[in-house]
Amino acid sequence: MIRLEHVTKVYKTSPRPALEDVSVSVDKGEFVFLIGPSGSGKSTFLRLLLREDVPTKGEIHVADWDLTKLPRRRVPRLRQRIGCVFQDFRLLVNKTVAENVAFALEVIGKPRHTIRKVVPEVLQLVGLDGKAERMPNELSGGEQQRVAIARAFVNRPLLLLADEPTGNLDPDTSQDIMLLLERINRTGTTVLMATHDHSIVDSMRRRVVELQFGKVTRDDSRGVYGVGR
Ligand SMILES: Nc1ncnc2c1ncn2[C@@H]1O[C@H](COP(=O)(O)OP(=O)(O)OP(=O)(O)O)[C@@H](O)[C@H]1O
Repeated sequence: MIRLEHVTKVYKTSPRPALEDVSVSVDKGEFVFLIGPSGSGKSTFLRLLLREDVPTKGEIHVADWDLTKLPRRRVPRLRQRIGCVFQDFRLLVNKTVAENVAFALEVIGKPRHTIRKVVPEVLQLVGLDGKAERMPNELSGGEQQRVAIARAFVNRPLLLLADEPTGNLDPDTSQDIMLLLERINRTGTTVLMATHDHSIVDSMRRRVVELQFGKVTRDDSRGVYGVGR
C-alpha cells in the first residue's frame, strides 16, 4: 500500500534533512504508529504521502501510484483515496455534522442520492447517529473527532492518515477514538497514525516505526512507545 525507497527530504530553508534515506513498506490493511520526538519528520512523512510535497531523493509509491512521477492533474485522484484526520479536527464550523460529512462527497461529485444514503450510515458507524443536525461547536472534542473520522472515511479510502488524532483529547476519549480507528482498520483500510501518545501505543501493540532526526531508528511489528520504559 505504501512504499518509500531511500527517501530524503531537504527543505530549502533548513540545512538538516527532515527525512534521510527512509525506506519503509506498509502492506494493505496494516495499522502502523509513526512515532518520534518533535521535529523528527513525522508530518513530513505524511505530507509526502499526500503529495503535498515531493522528496528530494528516492521514490514513494502509494497503492498503484508512483508519487515521484505522478502528474499534478492526477493528484486529486490520489487524495480522494486517502482520508485524513488531524489533532485539531478541522471541521467546517458553519455546517452541521451531516453537512460536514456530505461535503466530502459533494466536492468529488457524488450523486445526491448516494450522499443521502451513506452519510447516515457512516454517522452510525462512528457512533453519532442522533447528532446529525448539531453544529460542531455543540459537540465535545471526542465527538468532533468522530465527525472528522466519519468525513475521512465516508468515501472508503484505501489509506487513513491520522496526525496526532488524540492530541487534544483526554485519555478515556482517546481510547474511544482508537477503538473507532481499529474498527475502520478492520474494514480493510490501512491506517498510519503519527502520535506522541505513549499509553495508546503501549496498549495497542501494533507496528511501530520510529523516526529520530529524520531517520528510521526502529520498526517493530508489535511495538511499544519507548524501548525499556
Ligand atoms: N515547510 C518547512 N520548511 C522548512 N523546514 C521544515 C518545514 N516543515 C518541517 N520542517 C523541518 O523539518 C523537520 C521535521 O519536521 P516535521 O514537522 O516533519 O516533524 P514532526 O516529527 O512532525 O514534528 P512534530 O511532532 O512537532 O509535529 C524539522 O526540523 C522542521 O523544522
